[in-house]
Amino acid sequence: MKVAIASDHGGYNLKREVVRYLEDKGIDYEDFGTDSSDSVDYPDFARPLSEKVKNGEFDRGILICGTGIGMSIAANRISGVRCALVHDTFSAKATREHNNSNVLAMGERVIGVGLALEIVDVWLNTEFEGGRHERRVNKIEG
Ligand SMILES: O=C(CO)[C@H](O)[C@H](O)[C@H](O)COP(=O)(O)O
Repeated sequence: MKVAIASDHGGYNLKREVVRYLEDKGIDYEDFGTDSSDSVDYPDFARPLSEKVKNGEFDRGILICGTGIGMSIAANRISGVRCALVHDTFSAKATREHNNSNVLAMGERVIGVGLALEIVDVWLNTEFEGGRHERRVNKIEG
C-alpha cells in the first residue's frame, strides 16, 4: 500500500509522529509537506494530495491540520476522494468498512499522539466490507 501524507503548520508535529509510525511499520509513504511550523494554507496541501489519491498514484492519503476540518472539507471537493475526519478508533474502523474512505483527516489540536497513532493503525488495516456499502458508496459519485 502506498500512502501520501501532508499537513499544514497546525498539524506539522503530529504529522512527524505519523511519519515515524509509517517508517516503523515499513509502510511505503511519501511526505508532501509542510516541512516546518511556519504558517501555510491547508488547501495548498489537501488538494494536491487528494488528486494523487484520485489518480491512483497513492492508495491512501493522510491529512492533518489543527482541527482536521479544513483539510477534510478541501479533500472532499475532489471527486473520487472520500475523506473521513476521525478522532476515535470506532469511526476509523467504521469509515473503512462502510465508506471505503481513501483519505483520513485528523486534528493535532484535538487529540493526542497516542490516540492518533491508534486511529492510523486501525484505518490502514481495516478492509472495506463491500456489499450494501458498495451500493451506497457508488451513489456518492452519482
Ligand atoms: O481546520 C483548519 C482550518 O479550517 C485547521 O485547523 C488549520 O490548521 C487552522 O485554521 C490554522 O489556524 P492558525 O490560527 O492559522 O494556526
